[in-house]
Amino acid sequence: MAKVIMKGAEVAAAMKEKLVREVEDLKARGIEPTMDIVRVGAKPEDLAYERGARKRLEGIGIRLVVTELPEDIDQKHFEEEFSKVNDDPKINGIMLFRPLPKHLDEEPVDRMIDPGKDMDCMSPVNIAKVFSGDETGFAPCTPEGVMEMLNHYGIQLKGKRVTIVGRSMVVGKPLAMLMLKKHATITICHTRTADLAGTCRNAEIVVAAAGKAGMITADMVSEGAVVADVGINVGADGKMCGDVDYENVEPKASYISPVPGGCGSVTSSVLAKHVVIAAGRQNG
Ligand SMILES: Nc1nc(=O)c2c([nH]1)NC[C@@H]1CN(c3ccc(C(=O)N[C@@H](CCC(=O)O)C(=O)O)cc3)C=[N+]21
Repeated sequence: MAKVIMKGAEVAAAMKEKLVREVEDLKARGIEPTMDIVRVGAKPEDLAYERGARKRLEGIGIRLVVTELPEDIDQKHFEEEFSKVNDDPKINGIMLFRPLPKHLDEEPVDRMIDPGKDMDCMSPVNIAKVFSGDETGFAPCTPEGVMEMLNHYGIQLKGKRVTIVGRSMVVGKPLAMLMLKKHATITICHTRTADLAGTCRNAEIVVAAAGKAGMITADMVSEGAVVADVGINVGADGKMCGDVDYENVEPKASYISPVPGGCGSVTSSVLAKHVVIAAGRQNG
């Protein structure tokens, strides 16, 4: 049995307590923290996140606006609509669901977004800040959620060997930078890694962020390791599962996060935290 099952709900509850107070303070100053989700089309994973985000944000007292755009919107109109949200002084934070439909180019809006409203690190300004260790930049919510999770359970990173499986710009790469800032020693694995199993076994902390169901098996995890599963895979049956073969890895781990109910569910709490910070700064 793992010593501790790391539960997203526990982390979210702790974060909520602090955020509710901060929102009350903002409201007392006449500020209503407001978040705008820009969604193109209606993909199931976007809707899942939107539902979770609405519940979390509204539970904390943050207003959520959803700008829903048609799946077949052209580039010009997409940029115009995005620009309107970006320029609206009532909107403190923006998140664009990604990836966009194939016919749309994300780059122009990545450059356009006000870095101070960029809640999920799409602006090159925020990416540069995260990679240079400047904490005034908004990191992507998912990797920051992993940091909140480990911090909540008292898992120290200083001097630890961490193996991250996955090198995406939404999770693996920025997470490596956040952990490096906390003085961990990071190895990033990917599809061309020669000895994936050995590299994972060598780690005291394993983070699974590859997007492949069940790929982290028990033989890849050393006895007593901390295992954080960031995978969100939806099976043919519609059930969600992570990247970790949970049933077999769990007995070997000291701490492990399940899917659902683990790291993914902290993502919307980090989003709320970013909106509160943004609203405060914009009314500074
Ligand atoms: N710019 C951008 N950033 C994202 O982070 C992003 C995105 N676009 N596009 C869509 C995907 C999907 N995604 C989810 C995150 C959490 C849950 C979530 O809350 N999962 C719960 C289960 C669902 C629930 O019970 O609410 C859990 O892990 O326990 C779901 C889906 C983020 N995404």
